[in-house]
Parts: sequence; structure tokens; C-alpha cells
Amino acid sequence: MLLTLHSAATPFEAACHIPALPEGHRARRLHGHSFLAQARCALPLGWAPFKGAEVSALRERLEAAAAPLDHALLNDLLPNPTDENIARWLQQRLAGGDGGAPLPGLQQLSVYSTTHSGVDVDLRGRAHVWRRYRFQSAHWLPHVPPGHKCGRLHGHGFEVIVHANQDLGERELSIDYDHLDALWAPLHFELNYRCLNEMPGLENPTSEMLSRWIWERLKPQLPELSWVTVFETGSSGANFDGARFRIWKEFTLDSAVQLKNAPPQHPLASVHGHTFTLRLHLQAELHQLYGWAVDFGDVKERFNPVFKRLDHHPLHLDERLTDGDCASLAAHILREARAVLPETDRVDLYETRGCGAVVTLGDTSELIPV
Ligand SMILES: Nc1nc2c(c(=O)[nH]1)N=C([C@H](O)[C@H](O)COP(=O)(O)OP(=O)(O)OP(=O)(O)O)CN2
Repeated sequence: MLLTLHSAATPFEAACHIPALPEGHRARRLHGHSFLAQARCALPLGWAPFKGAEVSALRERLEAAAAPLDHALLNDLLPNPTDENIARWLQQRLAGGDGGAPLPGLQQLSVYSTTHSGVDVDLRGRAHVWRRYRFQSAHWLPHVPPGHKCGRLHGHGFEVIVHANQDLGERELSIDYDHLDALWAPLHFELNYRCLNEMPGLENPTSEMLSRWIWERLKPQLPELSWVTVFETGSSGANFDGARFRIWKEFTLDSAVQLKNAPPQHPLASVHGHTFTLRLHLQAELHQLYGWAVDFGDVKERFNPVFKRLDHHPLHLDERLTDGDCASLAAHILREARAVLPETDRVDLYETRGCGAVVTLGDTSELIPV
């Protein structure tokens, strides 16, 4: 069954200190962040003023709920303004606690205090904490067909996101990211400024193999670990959750749109455009020899005809598209992608950071931070 989640995000600038942390901890001191709050919702039909206005209406609702946080001292509103507590506070306001209309279908509320850390609270109230790390390494893929560019020694600025579900363990990770940093530090030491192929267990260092290698090292010490994300490049990567691998490839689409159902004076009724961020997600068994689910290069090549029909085009003039809103476009892209890449089970499409839609045939738990 196809599930559509609409997504909206709003930034806010705020000061805070966290008295619940131990004496001497840096975050007990007054400090500040450029935060981002993001809501993902399975909105019922008819919730927005017109079909296609879901993202803008959701953004307005989220902005209203988050307004008191902007340029504020968060401790005036919350005694311990951790990312998790801010997310729960926003969740409660979106449920009608701020006097506004209760937001239906809220699946996930995320708060990121930085671009490298954040917390997602799901509809059952479970907190998922994530933290992003980087390392600089070389590798080559020894089993790829002759002439494949990844068979040559090359390198990447790899990024890893460690995702933890607090329900799986005892710790309140969202209050103190230092525990994750301490567990990551020896892995960073092993991986950074190295050639990955020389490391035991990484003789074929695809993103998939690397995500499993990291999982196997972290999980015994971090029962909360729920999955590991490896970004091999800015546009491609893999997730491993202890059982299955998922990969994604990201594209940018620069296209014009116009919403069919917008009333004449509404801004969305005029021809406008976006640099869309499009992410295709695929699930497949690992190839025995290559050690990957699907080659990122193949994803790009097989998807290219679909991409070319959408990129630098006026999408509102394309008769195959029902409308130009993110959810309609993402549903169309998922259909077209599956015709050439049947392993595709999800499409994320954002018109601006955090604002867009996720259309999926699979589960939505593995949401990668925007
Ligand atoms: N499923 C996988 N496919 C590929 C992997 C991998 O680990 N898993 N690795 C590679 C190469 O190492 C390559 O460096 C990365 O591939 P790709 O995303 O194609 O890299 P680009 O940055 O060159 O992508 P562009 O979109 O063309 O810029 C290959 N495949």
C-alpha cells in the first residue's frame, strides 16, 4: 500500500542551558543554536485549503506552534530544553495545546539543534536520537567489472549517522550526546586517514559492507543502536539495521510547477519553480560478489531517462502528472522509477529543506535527517 507523508520544517534561533546535565558539562552553560523543527504527517484528504496545499499549510501550522521558541531563552518555556524535550513540547502544541486546530496524522516530530545531531519523536512517543560523524578515507572495490570507476583507488569524505532508539536500552541518549561520541571515537581513529581495504573485514568496502562493519562494532556496546547510515558521497549511501540493507541515491531537479487547484490569487497558482531534492530509496539483497544491493551508478543510469523528462521542464505542462505538488510528483516518480528499477520502494521529494513529501511502499522508520 502506498503511504504519503507530508513534511514541513521551520528554523528557529534560541538560547538555552541544560541544568539536568552533570556539574561542569559544557551544555549547562548558556549557549545557543540555530535549530530546525520538522513535522511529518499522514494528512487526511481535505485537511489543507485545497489539494496540493498540504506542505504550505503544514509549514504554517508548524511555524505557529514553534513561534514562541524563536529568539527566546528556551528555559523560560521548558526547564530542560533538550532536543527531545523541545520535540515533545512542540508535539503537544500541535495536538492543540497551543490553542490552534489539532494537527491530524502526525507521525514524527524532529528537532535538530545542529546539522550533526537531533532527535525524532514518533507517534508512539518513542525518541530516536541521531548523531553524524565524518572521516576521510581511501578505498577501491576489488570485484567490480573491468573499467568500473570504483575499481580504481579513490577516496571519499565519508559520513556516518548513528541512529539510536532509546526504547532499546536504558540510557537517556538525547540528554547527552557525549556517550555516542565516546563510542564513535575509537572507530574514527581506525577509519580516518586510512585505506579501508587494508582493514580486516573491509576488504570489499562498499557502503553496505561499511555500514554492517560499523553496526557489528557498535551494537554490543550500544543496545539502543537502531541503524547505521553511511554516506559514501553527498548523493549516495546505505543503511543497515542489523538485518537488511537499504540504499539511496539523491538527485536535484530544477523544474517549474504550478498548482492546478490553487485559487487564482494564491501564490501557488502562479508558475514558480524549485531546486527539488529527490531521493530514491531501494531495497535488495546483497549481491554475493559485488557486496552491494544495487550499484549507485546503475541507479543513476537506469533512472536517467525519467530524470531527463523532469529536470529543467515545466512540470505543470506534462500531461502524465496529476499536479505539481511534492506528493503528486513523488508518487509519479515512484511509479516511473519502479518501471526501470523495481527495487525502488520509496521516494523523498523536498522543495526546500525539510518541506516536501515522502511516498513509500515500505516502512518509514528509517528517515534520514534533511
Ligand atoms: N550500492 C553501492 N554502489 C556503489 C558503491 C557502493 O558502495 N554501494 N560504491 C561505488 C563507488 O565507490 C563510487 O565512488 C560511489 O558511487 P557513485 O554514487 O556513483 O559516485 P559519484 O559521486 O560519482 O556519483 P555521481 O552522482 O555520478 O556524482 C559505486 N557504486
